Amino acid sequence: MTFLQYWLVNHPTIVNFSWTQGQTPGSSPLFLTLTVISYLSITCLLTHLHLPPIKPNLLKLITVVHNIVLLVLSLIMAVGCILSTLLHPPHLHWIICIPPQTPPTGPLFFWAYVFYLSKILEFLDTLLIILSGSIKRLTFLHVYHHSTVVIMCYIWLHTSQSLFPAVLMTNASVHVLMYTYYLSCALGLRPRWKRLVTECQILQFKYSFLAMAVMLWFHFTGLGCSGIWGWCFNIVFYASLLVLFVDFHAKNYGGSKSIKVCDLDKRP
Ligand SMILES: CC(C)(COP(=O)(O)OP(=O)(O)OC[C@H]1O[C@@H](n2cnc3c(N)ncnc32)[C@H](O)[C@@H]1OP(=O)(O)O)[C@@H](O)C(=O)NCCC(=O)NCCSC(=O)CC(=O)O
Repeated sequence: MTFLQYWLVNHPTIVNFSWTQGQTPGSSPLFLTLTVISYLSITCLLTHLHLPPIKPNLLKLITVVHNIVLLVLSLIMAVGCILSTLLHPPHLHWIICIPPQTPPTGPLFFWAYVFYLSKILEFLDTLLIILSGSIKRLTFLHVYHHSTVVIMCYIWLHTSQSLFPAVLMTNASVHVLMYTYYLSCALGLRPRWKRLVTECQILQFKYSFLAMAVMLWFHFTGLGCSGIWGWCFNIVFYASLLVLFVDFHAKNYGGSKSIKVCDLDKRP
C-alpha cells in the first residue's frame, strides 16, 4: 500500500501538479481546437484514401501493444484516482462536489490530466479500425465519442469540475474491461462476454446520472460545487452516449439473451 501510495499519490510530480492554462502542455484552447479538428480531418481523409494494405502480422503487433498500453494505463488511472480521492482531499465528498474556486492542483487533478492525455492516445483506436479495412466499424458513435470526450476532459481541468473523480474512476475501470476485450480479439480469441462490456458501458452512463443528481443536490443545498457549467456539458454528452449505446446494444444483441450469431461464427 505504501508503495502504491507513494507512486500514485505522494510522488512529488503528482502532489505538486498544477494545471496552468497556457503553461501545462496541452492546456491551451488552441491546442484543444487543433487536436479535435486534426482528429476529424485525418479520420475523414484516411477513410477516403486507399491506403496500401499493412501486413497482418504488423497490424496485429501494433494492435496488441496499443491495447496492452491502454489496458495498463486505464488500470493505473483507476487505482490512482481512487487512492487520491481516499487519501488526499480534505473531505470524501470531493468525489462528487469540489468546493468552488478550488484550483486544479494536486493528485486528483494530476489523474484528470493523465486521463485527458489518454483520450488523445485513444485516437489510435480509429487508426487501427481504418488500417484493418473494416470501415463499417467506424461508426458515428465511435468518432463522436472520441472527438467529444477530449473536450469533456479539458472542461474538467479548466473548471475544476466536480464530477470528474467519480466519472474518471468508473470510465477507467470500464476501459480495463473494454481493452481486455479488444486485446483478446486482437490475439484471435473472441470473448463470449462482449455483451457484458457493452452493458457495463451503459451502466456507467446510468450511474453517472445518479452522480450528477447528487452533485446538483450538494450544489443547491450547500456552499455550491465547482464547475456547474461543465455539469451541463456532461449531462448532454452522457445522455447522447446513452442513447447511442442503447441503440448499439439493440442492433448487436437484439432482445435475445445469447450473443449474436456472427460473433459465434467469428470465434475460433
Ligand atoms: C464491445 C464494444 C467495446 C466494441 O464493440 P465493437 O462491435 O466495436 O467491437 P468488435 O467486436 O467489432 O471488436 C473486435 C474488433 O476490434 C479490433 N480491435 C482490437 N483492438 C482495437 C482497438 N483498440 N480499437 C478498435 N478496434 C480494435 C479487433 O482486432 C477486432 O477486429 P476483427 O473483428 O477484424 O477481428 C462495444 O461495447 C462498443 O463500445 N461499441 C461501440 C464502438 C466503439 O468504438 N467503442 C469504443 C469507444 S466508446 C467508449 O469508449 C465509451 C466508453 O467510454 O466506455
